[in-house]
Amino acid sequence: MRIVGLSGGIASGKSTVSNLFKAHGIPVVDADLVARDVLKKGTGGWKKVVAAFGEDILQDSGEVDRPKLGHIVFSDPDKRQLLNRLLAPYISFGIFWEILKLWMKGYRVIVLDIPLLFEAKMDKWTKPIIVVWVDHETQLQRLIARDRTSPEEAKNRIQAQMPLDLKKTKADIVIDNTGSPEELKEQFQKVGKPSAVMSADCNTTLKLASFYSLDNSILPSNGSLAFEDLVCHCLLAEAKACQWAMTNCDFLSRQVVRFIFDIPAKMTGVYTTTIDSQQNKVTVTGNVDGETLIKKLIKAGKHAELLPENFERKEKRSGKSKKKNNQNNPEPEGSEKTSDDEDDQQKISEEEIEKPVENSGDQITGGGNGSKKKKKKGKKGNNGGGGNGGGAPASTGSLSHSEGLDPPIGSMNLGHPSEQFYLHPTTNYLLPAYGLSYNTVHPSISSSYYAQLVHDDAQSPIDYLAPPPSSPIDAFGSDHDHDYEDNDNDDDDDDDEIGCSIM
Ligand SMILES: CC(C)(COP(=O)(O)OP(=O)(O)OC[C@H]1O[C@@H](n2cnc3c(N)ncnc32)[C@H](O)[C@@H]1O)[C@@H](O)C(=O)NCCC(=O)NCCS
Ligand SMILES: Nc1ncnc2c1ncn2[C@@H]1O[C@H](COP(=O)(O)OP(=O)(O)OP(=O)(O)O)[C@@H](O)[C@H]1O
Repeated sequence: MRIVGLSGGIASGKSTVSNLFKAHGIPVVDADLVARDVLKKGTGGWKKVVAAFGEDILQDSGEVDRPKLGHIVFSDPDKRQLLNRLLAPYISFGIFWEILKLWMKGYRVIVLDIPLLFEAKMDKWTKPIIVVWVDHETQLQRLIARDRTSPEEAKNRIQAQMPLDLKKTKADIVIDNTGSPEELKEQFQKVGKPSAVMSADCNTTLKLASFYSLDNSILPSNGSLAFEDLVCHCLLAEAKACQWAMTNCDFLSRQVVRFIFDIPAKMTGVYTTTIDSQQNKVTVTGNVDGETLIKKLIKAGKHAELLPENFERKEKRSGKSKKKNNQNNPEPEGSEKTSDDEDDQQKISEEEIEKPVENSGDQITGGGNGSKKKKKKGKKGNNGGGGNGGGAPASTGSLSHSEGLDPPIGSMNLGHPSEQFYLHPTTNYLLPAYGLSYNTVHPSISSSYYAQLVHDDAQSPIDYLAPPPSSPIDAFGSDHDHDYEDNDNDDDDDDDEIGCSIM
């Protein structure tokens, strides 16, 4: 996957170039639109901003009076920093979400149109970086004309951004938009066509790509993912991404980990995944067809099996549990695998592979099915409710790396081919607050990452991230605002001048 960065200054012509990309069939994620979404009435971003700026910035309808807020923040750097800080995590989340959606639709080249690409340090995600440049006077005139604003207001807006001349030096491709629209199109023909964009130096192609393409082999080429394909993809990607994140513990890795696992998992019905690095295992609970998923995992070279329905995590972690649970749980955690175990599991795996797949929408939740790996054939529960039963629809399920026993990311070793996946049928639908995810799985993070947005007791980078900003995340049914009751007053972060960054 390639994400092309499209940036420039205010009114330099980014949207105009975006339209040309769209006309060539390349989808565009527009950060300004995302930023608008996250400020819509009732959203988490809206609440934060109203709390910070007061109800004076609202129209009668309750929507933010954008020109009014704009006037405030573009004439006062401190207030702009505050606004940036409040909205940044929501915007970042929204951008990732839009990218993910496009990726899931099968797009492999996406343009990210974002005015604050460099300011927000998002440039490292994108390649090539296209900067739409105009000379200052042209920029000013076009801005005044388009926004019917005063020269002073226009200048304030321009000055709120990194100088366009500096952005130009950071670009891989510069589009000079000082001329006519026709001249712009001519330039676009040279640099903006898919072939040109793709052939640009890709040594530093977005790291995201390496995640998303991790297991493309299991994905159908038409981009439409089967339910279990996606879950399977999540699991496989998770292990690899965690491993990758060990050595590349930066913003992107954590974001990707989150996006790969949280969003698709929510959509697919995986409610929890727990990583046990010592055992080299990933345990999954959720509303998925365990048998089908296991087949896919095995096909992808992973050991996988269903745990019994009376499986107890505590027992599982006890060294004694092996004997105790032996009947029901042929591969208890808490003990080293022997080669016999491996053989046994392999045998089972082969059996699983041979089994016909039925009813991919079945669930293993509710204790109804998938409880005993050798007896479960033909015993799959029928959820009878569109595959969702049990009070938690697949689309509203929540992924949680929830257990406190999970190790820090630095000790993970999940990319090994011998990693195992356990599916654990559960009757407990976990619908944790969004920010609970990865609390203990990925705890290491430097304080430079939006420290002001962290819960006092935060242990995880996820705590730095925004709650879902708007639909479609809202469709998952949670009010996430409380996840981010934050220290917004901690204004001492050094990323203040960043619009979209959570870096
Ligand atoms: C202040 C707001 C309400 C003014 O809204 P308004 O409708 O008048 O402007 P709009 O959102 O269309 O932005 C127009 C242009 O202003 C520039 N701009 C917007 N926000 C910022 C900012 N915080 N810093 C510098 N430039 C900005 C961008 O070039 C953008 O394309 C709005 O810009 C906003 O919410 N800004 C903060 C969110 C943000 O950083 N957006 C940029 C996208 S990452
Ligand atoms: N080559 C051009 N000649 C004349 N006008 C242009 C040209 N390119 C863009 N414009 C006009 O300049 C204005 C700014 O362009 P555009 O909206 O594409 O900028 P932008 O970079 O997307 O702005 P923003 O940062 O505010 O989103 C628009 O009114 C647009 O129609």
